[in-house]
Amino acid sequence: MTTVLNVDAVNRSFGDRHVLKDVSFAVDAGRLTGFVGANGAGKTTTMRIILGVLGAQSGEATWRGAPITREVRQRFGYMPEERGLYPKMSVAEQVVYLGRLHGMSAADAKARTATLLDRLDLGPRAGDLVEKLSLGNQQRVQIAAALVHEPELLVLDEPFSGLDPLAADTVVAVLRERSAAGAAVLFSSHQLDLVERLCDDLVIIADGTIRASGPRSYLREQYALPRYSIEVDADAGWLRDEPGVTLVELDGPRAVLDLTPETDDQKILRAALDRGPVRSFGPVRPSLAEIFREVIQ
Ligand SMILES: Nc1ncnc2c1ncn2[C@@H]1O[C@H](COP(=O)(O)OP(=O)(O)OP(=O)(O)O)[C@@H](O)[C@H]1O
Repeated sequence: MTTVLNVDAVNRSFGDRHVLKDVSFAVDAGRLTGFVGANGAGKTTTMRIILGVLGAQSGEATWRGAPITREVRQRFGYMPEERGLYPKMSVAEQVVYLGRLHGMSAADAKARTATLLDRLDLGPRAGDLVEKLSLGNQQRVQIAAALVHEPELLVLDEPFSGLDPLAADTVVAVLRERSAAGAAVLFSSHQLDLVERLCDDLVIIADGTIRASGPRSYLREQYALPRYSIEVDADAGWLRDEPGVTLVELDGPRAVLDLTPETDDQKILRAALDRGPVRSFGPVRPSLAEIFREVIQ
């Protein structure tokens, strides 16, 4: 894994509100990084600092170990929280124009715009004025605008808000293609189920402080509860009396249980088998929503 973007001990205040407190995390090339946190946690402020729209009071964001200059930023794609399209331009003109602003030739910008609009199911709307589009379609145009110049870093502020599930799936596929091509993708989202499905890495922020970051699989292991689910044929109520077991849920033959660290899961499985067939037994992997609740406490 190659880290390309580093956010390093960034602090930012607005008046006497200290909204980013020593924020540090890394974003790797070829991976999708989900940036999650409650409203007002500091996601947009962090993204603005990465893009140079806002300054940090101390600390900095760096790209491949060097300061982020205007030239470097030309190779970034940004979808800001406040969507900024020109309502009186056609969809294709708008995307081509933004490609040109990022230094593309007219021919390249046109070709890439046509491909992207098709990919985002906007091909038939290419000639329509942006203002005539539904909000969901405008959102897709905004995503095309951030992607047109094939950026090395994509920073997307809530790219899925306002998209229906099918449109969200299309955008997910497009982002995966970009990351498979080697781009680093950082996106914020409130939709934890979507982040869970999509991202390789996670950064969790609360009250301006990074609470956890790293590969999703690593965080899952780190925050894994000693929790198991079991399904047997008869009533599983006997588990209540097993030493080292706390029953979390019991529904006839199905149960969810926590084990103390010293309790051997295989001992519980054997005890169950002594009583009859066991249909399933295994650890319960925490969902992102559960990890999120645990780390922001
Ligand atoms: N220009 C500003 N002036 C004053 N306060 C600001 C400014 N920009 C952001 N803030 C404050 O900084 C804090 C962090 O805001 P930010 O928009 O970064 O959070 P966020 O995690 O993106 O939230 P959301 O999910 O609601 O978009 C909030 O308390 C916000 O009110």
